[in-house]
Amino acid sequence: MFKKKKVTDPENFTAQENLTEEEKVYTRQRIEDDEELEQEFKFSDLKRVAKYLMPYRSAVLKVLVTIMIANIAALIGPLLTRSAIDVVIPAADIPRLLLYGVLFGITLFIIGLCMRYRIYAITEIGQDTLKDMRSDLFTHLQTLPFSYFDSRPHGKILIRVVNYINTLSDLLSNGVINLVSDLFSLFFTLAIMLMIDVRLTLYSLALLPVLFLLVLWLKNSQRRAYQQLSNKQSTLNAFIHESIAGIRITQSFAREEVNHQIFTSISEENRSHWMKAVKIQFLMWPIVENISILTVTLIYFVGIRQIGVDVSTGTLIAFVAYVNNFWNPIINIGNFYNNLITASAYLERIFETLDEQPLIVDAPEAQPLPAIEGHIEFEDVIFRYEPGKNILDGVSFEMPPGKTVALVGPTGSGKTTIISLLSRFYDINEGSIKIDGYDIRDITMQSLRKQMGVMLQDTFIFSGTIIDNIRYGNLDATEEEVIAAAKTVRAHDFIMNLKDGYYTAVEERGSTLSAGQRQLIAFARTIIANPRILILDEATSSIDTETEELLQEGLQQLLKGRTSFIIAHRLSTIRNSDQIFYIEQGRIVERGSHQELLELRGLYYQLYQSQYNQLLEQNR
Ligand SMILES: Nc1ncnc2c1ncn2[C@@H]1O[C@H](COP(=O)(O)OP(=O)(O)OP(=O)(O)O)[C@@H](O)[C@H]1O
Repeated sequence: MFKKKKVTDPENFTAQENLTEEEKVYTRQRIEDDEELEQEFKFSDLKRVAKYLMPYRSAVLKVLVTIMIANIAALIGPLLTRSAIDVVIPAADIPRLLLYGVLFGITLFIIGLCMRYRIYAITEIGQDTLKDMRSDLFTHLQTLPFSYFDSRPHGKILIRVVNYINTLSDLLSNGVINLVSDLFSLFFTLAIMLMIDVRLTLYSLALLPVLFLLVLWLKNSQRRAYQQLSNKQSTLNAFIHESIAGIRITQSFAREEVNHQIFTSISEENRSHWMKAVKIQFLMWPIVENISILTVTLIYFVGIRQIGVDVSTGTLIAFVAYVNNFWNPIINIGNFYNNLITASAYLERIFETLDEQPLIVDAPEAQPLPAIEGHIEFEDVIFRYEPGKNILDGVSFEMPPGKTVALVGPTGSGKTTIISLLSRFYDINEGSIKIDGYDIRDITMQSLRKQMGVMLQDTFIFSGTIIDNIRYGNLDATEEEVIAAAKTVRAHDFIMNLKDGYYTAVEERGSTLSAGQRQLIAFARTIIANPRILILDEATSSIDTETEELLQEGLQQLLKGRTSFIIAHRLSTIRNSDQIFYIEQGRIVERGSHQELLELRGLYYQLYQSQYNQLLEQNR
C-alpha cells in the first residue's frame, strides 16, 4: 500500500496503517486528505464489470456476430488483391478484374454497415451498463450509516457516483466488446498469414515480445499516475461542493479571495497530475505504432529480397495488408489495456464504495415491529461515536406511551445523540433500547422508522414543490390531507401567499423560504406521517414568538397521544412536557416535571432563571 499522503498539518495526521479496524471505520477524512491507494490491479474488478454486461448478453452476442462478419469481409480484400496482381492483371482478364472490383466494393459496404450497427449497439450497451452500475451505487449509498457520511467530505462521495462512473463509459462501451472482436480478428488474420507464408508470419511476430515488455514496464507508473489523479480530482470536487454548500458563510466572512487561492492551488495540482498521467498514457500509442511500422518495414525488407525466389508481388502486398490487419487489433488491445489501467484506478473506488458494509443492518431474524403504543425504555445505554470517548455514559429512563419528555442541557451534552439512537441511526455500544418491550436491534429498521416522526435541527427541503415536500412524510396523502396537515401546524396561510400556493417550486435546502417557513413545512411533513413516536430537535428555534404561539396550538394537537421527545432551548416549549431530563456530559443528572425541577433548585432551575431573566431583559 502506498503511504497515505497528507497535505496539511502533519502532527494531526494519523497513519492509517497504525489504526485498529474499529478506529479505521471512524477515521475522518478531510478535503485535502488523499484516499488510500491499493497498489495491485485486481482482475476480480474486471470480472465484476463483466457481470454488469450479463443482462445484455444477447445484445453483446449480436454485436460480436456483426463484428465477425466485418472481420471476415475485411480478410477477403487482400486475397482479391493478391489474385488480381499475380493472376488476373498479367492475364489481362478484364471481366474478372471488374468482378473483383465489385466484390471488393461489396466487402467495403458490408464492413461499413457492420461498423455503423456496432457503434450504435455498443454505445447503447455501455450506457445501459453504466446506468445499472450507477443505480447500484446510489442504492447502496442510501443504506450506508451516518458514520460513513460523517467521516468524509460529501464531494468525495459525489464524484464516485457521477464522474468516476462516467470514466468507465469507454471501457464498457468499446473496450470489453472490442476486446473479444479483436481477439477473433487477431486469430483469423494469424491463421491466414500462416497459410500464405510461415516465414513472413514469423518475421511479423518478431517485435511482439518487445511490445509486451514495454507495456509491462509502463503499467505500474500509469496506474499509479491515474490513482493520484483520481485523488486530486476527488479533492477538487470536495472543495467545490463544500464551497457551494457554504457560500453564505464564505460571503459573510468575505473569504472569497482565500477560497480562490485554495481553489487555484488544488486546481493546479489537478492539472499537473493530469498532464503527468496523460504523458504516460500517450507513450503507449507511439510505441505500438512504431513497432507496427518497423514490422512492415521488416516484411518489405525480407519480402522484396525474396520476390521472384519464393514470394510473389501479390503475396507480398497481400501480406503487408494482413500485417496491418494483424497490428490493428494489437493496437486496439493495447489501447484497451491502457484504458483498463486508467479505469482500474476509478473502478477500485467504485467497488470500494459498493463493498462498504452498512454498519447497521437488520438482524437475521429481525421481525417487523407491530403497531406500537410508544412505550420507551433506555437501560444503561453507553454510546460513543469514536473509540475512547463515551458520549452517552449510562443513560436509563422509561417513558410511558403518549407522554412528552423534554431534553435540556448544555450544548454538546448528548441530547441529539439520545434521539438519534432511538431511530437506530447508530448502534449503541452497551445497554439496550426497547420500544414496547422490543429491543430495537431485534426489529427491522424500516418498521421502526416508519412509526417515528423525526424533525431534526437542520430542516431539509428537497427540490420540488411545497406539496411534494409535505408528502415526503406519506407519499399516498391526498391533496386535502396535505392541506389539513398544513392547517394544523399553521403553515397553510403562508403557503397560500406564495406564488403558486402548494405547487410553488422550492429549491434544494429551501433557500427561497425563511427558516421558520421551512420548519412549518417540516411540521406538516411530520404530522402527515402520523407517527406514534415524535422527535422534535430544536424544532421551534427559528420561529418567531408570534408564529410559535400559532404553532403551539398545532403542536399540542400533534403531540396528543404520541410519545414525544422535544429538544428545545425555549422554556415555553418545554414547560408543558410531562417530564424534563437535564442532560450533562452524557448523563441524565436531573429529571422531573417543570415544577419538581424548579423546587429542586438545581441545574434546571439555574437554566430557567437565566432564560427567564433574559426574557425580562428583552421585554424591558
Ligand atoms: N457524528 C458525530 N461524530 C462524532 N462526534 C459527534 C457526532 N455528533 C455529535 N458528536 C459529539 O457528541 C457530543 C454530543 O453531541 P449532541 O449533538 O448529542 O449534543 P447536543 O446536546 O444535542 O448539543 P446541541 O444542544 O448543541 O445540539 C458532542 O461532543 C459532539 O461533538
